[in-house]
Amino acid sequence: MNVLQLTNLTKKFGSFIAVDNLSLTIKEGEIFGFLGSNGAGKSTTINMIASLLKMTEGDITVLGKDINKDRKYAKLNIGLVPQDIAIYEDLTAYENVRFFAGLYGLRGSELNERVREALKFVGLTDRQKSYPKDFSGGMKRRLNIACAIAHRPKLIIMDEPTVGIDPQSRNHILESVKELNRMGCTIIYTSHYMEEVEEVCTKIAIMDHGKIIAEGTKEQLKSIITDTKDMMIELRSLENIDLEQLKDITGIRAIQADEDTSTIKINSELEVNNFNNIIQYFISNDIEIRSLEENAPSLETVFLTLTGRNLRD
Ligand SMILES: Nc1ncnc2c1ncn2[C@@H]1O[C@H](COP(=O)(O)OP(=O)(O)OP(=O)(O)O)[C@@H](O)[C@H]1O
Repeated sequence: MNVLQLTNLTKKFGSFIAVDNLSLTIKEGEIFGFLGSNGAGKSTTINMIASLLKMTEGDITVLGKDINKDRKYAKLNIGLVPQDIAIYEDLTAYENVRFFAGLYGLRGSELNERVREALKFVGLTDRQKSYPKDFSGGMKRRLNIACAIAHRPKLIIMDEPTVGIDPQSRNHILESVKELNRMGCTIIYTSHYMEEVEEVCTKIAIMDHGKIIAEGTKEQLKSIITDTKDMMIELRSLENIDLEQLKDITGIRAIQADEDTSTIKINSELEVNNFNNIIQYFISNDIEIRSLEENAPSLETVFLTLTGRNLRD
């Protein structure tokens, strides 16, 4: 069954096209990742799906129903975890979840039960009487998730839920995504953290300039890149390296140098000569190589090859 269908969806802000004629189908049981750099149009798309933003053109159907014809049905079946945390500081954790779940028509003992269930799910049962002002960023995020899932929506949309939080909460959230999926929810997950998308998503759409430029499982996306390899080169020091000069070597598509360590990642076309030239550059510039490793292409490489840019420039 199709949980979500976008057909020729477009959003214009004045003359600027933020979402450009986008079509997409999300099937029941998928964890669907939207991957794109800042400004790609992810949040705009999500906000239209959640009826927070009016579309300029196109159609959106949720579980087979056009959202413009039955907005209430779509709302009941969607749980949105927005990018900016939306909780009330002067309500306790319990009261926050109760408030949001109440907006979906839940009442009485059923409401209280769902609130307890949602708080337990995000690991905040012990803190249900506390106010969010005493919470860490990660705990606020988890509370935000509880507010979005208490009405048991079939489609849960999480917009960059791990930005700016501690690693423990991040792991908790990633595990929650998988658990919600096991419980039967379909999930849309947006991020510009490649590793997260690789870890949790069963299908991925790469967005750029309001369009989907590639879509598939991570294996399918990686198979797009058949003529490129990633090389990790560890050097004794990065001091003498002129990155601009290095970039000019034939076959090099991109170089990422990490300031803290002496490792550089080179994305190069798959030709023996290219490798030889890169090594030759280091030897002739008296730069000592500590180790050299060839990696299978990552989603980062896929993104770079398709867009010409790093995901997090
Ligand atoms: N209300 C608005 N008015 C004008 N332009 C907007 C508005 N909202 C978004 N945009 C523009 O639309 C584009 C897409 O923004 P959007 O927030 O959807 O991107 P995103 O992929 O979610 O990026 P981010 O990761 O930064 O949230 C951006 O260029 C943004 O500046």
